[in-house]
Amino acid sequence: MQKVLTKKHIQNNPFAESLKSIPEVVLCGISGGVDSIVLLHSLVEAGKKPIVLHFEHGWRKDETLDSKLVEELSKKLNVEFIKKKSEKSFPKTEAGAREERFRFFIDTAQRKNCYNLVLAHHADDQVETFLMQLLRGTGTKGWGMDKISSFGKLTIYRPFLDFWKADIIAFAKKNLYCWREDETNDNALYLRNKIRKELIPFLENRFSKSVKKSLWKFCEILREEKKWLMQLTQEIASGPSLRFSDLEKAPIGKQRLAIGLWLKKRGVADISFEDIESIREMIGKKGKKKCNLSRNLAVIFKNDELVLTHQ
Ligand SMILES: Nc1ncnc2c1ncn2[C@@H]1O[C@H](COP(=O)(O)OP(=O)(O)OP(=O)(O)O)[C@@H](O)[C@H]1O
Repeated sequence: MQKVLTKKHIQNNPFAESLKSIPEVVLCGISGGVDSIVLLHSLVEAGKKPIVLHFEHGWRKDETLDSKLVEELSKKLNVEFIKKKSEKSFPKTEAGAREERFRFFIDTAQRKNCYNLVLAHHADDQVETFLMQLLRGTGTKGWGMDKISSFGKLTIYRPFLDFWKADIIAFAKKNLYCWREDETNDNALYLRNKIRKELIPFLENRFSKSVKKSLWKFCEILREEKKWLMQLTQEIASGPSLRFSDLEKAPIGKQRLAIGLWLKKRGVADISFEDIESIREMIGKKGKKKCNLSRNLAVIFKNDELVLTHQ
């Protein structure tokens, strides 16, 4: 039985403070897991008007139970509920699932003309994501999620980033909230689960019980320093074009960041290190005017400017 909320309840909600900067009307991604269920209750308690978005990925048999739970809770809390089922047969990777989910978020944002989205990522997610990116060899992109970030026209809020999952669960239990456990969270085939179930416990047992805290602190420091690095990068990558002569003078790190930023602004996200290096190679070889990238893309240098084109 879901608990009925009272106004005075928010005073005992440890997450209340973190919700203050969130706009009144906001889209929220609610999977039915404990984190997003606590987020939804907390948003309503804080007087916000969340529009609940739930995406059914179609990769678990019991997924309809998740959407039922989220739909019923939305009804009980008197908030709008919007659901979409995946049209693809089986996105088996976490990245594929996220991509589909975000397409739904963006479509709904356009339809509702509401470009604020709140997600329930927490401190454990931050640490796990950081370790995942570290193992994959990503650069600044892996330096931690921001509490507020943009994705196209969307502004994404992550008010739980400073809270540990254990505290979120304790709060949910204390308040008798209902949520769903995602059985794929135990599947050791997924890198994130291996990190959560094997790598982190190993590090805690062999090195220090406070390893998660240290990693969280590391992310906190890095993501602020990244903002400063991106500011420096904007010096050459903020205009409509990226100039060969500016790139030539910049240190290697700034060249890489500027090229990545320039491509991102043109809708090419997650460009590989190898592609960036192919573009950089042209800086050294003055005669080379074109390089082919993955995804059938190409970059040419034309009148001192970088131009993105197709192969
Ligand atoms: N199927 C979904 N529909 C809507 N939003 C989702 C869905 N899955 C995840 N989200 C949102 O994205 C955030 C991060 O996703 P992640 O996969 O880490 O969450 P989860 O562990 O599946 O669920 P939860 O965070 O609710 O326990 C979630 O906290 C939630 O806000």
